[in-house]
Amino acid sequence: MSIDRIKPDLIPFLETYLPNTEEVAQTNKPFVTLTYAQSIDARISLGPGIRTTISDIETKVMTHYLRYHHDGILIGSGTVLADDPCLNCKWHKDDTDTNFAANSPTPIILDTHQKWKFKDSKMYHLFKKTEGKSPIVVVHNKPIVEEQDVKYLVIEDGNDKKIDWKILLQKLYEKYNIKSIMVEGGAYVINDLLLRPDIVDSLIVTIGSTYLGSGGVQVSPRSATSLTDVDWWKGKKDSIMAARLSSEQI
Ligand SMILES: NC(=O)C1=CN([C@@H]2O[C@H](COP(=O)(O)OP(=O)(O)OC[C@H]3O[C@@H](n4cnc5c(N)ncnc54)[C@H](O)[C@@H]3O)[C@@H](O)[C@H]2O)C=CC1
Ligand SMILES: Nc1nc(O)c(N)c(N[C@@H]2O[C@H](COP(=O)(O)O)[C@@H](O)[C@H]2O)n1
Repeated sequence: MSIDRIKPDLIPFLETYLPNTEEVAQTNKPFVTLTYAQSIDARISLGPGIRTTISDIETKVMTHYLRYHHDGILIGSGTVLADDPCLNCKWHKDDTDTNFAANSPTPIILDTHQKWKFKDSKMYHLFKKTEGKSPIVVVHNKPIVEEQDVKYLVIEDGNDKKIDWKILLQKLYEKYNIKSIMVEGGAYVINDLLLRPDIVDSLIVTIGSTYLGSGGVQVSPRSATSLTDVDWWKGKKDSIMAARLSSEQI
């Protein structure tokens, strides 16, 4: 169940980008880390609906280390349907730290049109084995039939049918005490949040040493945006960029 040790130099590298509890206490808003793995040609999968491994083991361990440090892990419906992800945390501090469910973030699924089923998903089986938590599913309307163990967070749609990030974060904080969230994708969610320095506190991107080609799902926001506090870590195959979104226009 557990995963490799993290490369020791990644720990100080990530330190200032991890959730900042003082900031959370001051702002009363969850700390948001936007994180994903992309190819050199800025693709996050080989094509829509295709689960694609980009991260090498060194950087995959880093993702689990990040999961350990967040209360919630959020993905869009495109990702949950394509990947059937586990979203649990397999990293642990030492041999005594083996409560994998407690160490795992709560999965938060943006599934406003209720297309995904928890039952029989990988997340479900991990929850049953006490190796992961059960999800919060964000919907526009209360489902007629509710799945067992799923918490539904009903948020009415805004003018453009999208959920307002600020309202969503506030509700997750107030209702479920979620003080830090890592957003893992997919492209729709990432492209939207890359333009939201008011929402995103840290950006952590793994760049894998691969090209996925022009048919791949691309990460590229609607308009130009710049970064600040940029730092790089270089591994055996992948690199990691840690940064913050700048509120200044290019
Ligand atoms: N390499 C990586 O790190 C990652 C890769 N992926 C890949 O990305 C692909 C999926 O990406 P997408 O199709 O873009 O899906 P997505 O996961 O971004 O989901 C998009 C859907 O989520 C919902 N949604 C998102 N934001 C919303 C909002 N503000 N209000 C209401 N609903 C909202 C909508 O239903 C929307 O159609 C898959 O191929 C997956 O394998 C996904 C995550 C990480
Ligand atoms: N860090 C990272 N590297 C990759 O190569 C990836 N494809 C992803 N994808 C994200 O991780 C989720 C899968 O998680 P599990 O391993 O099943 O727990 C997937 O849904 C994407 O959000 N991430």
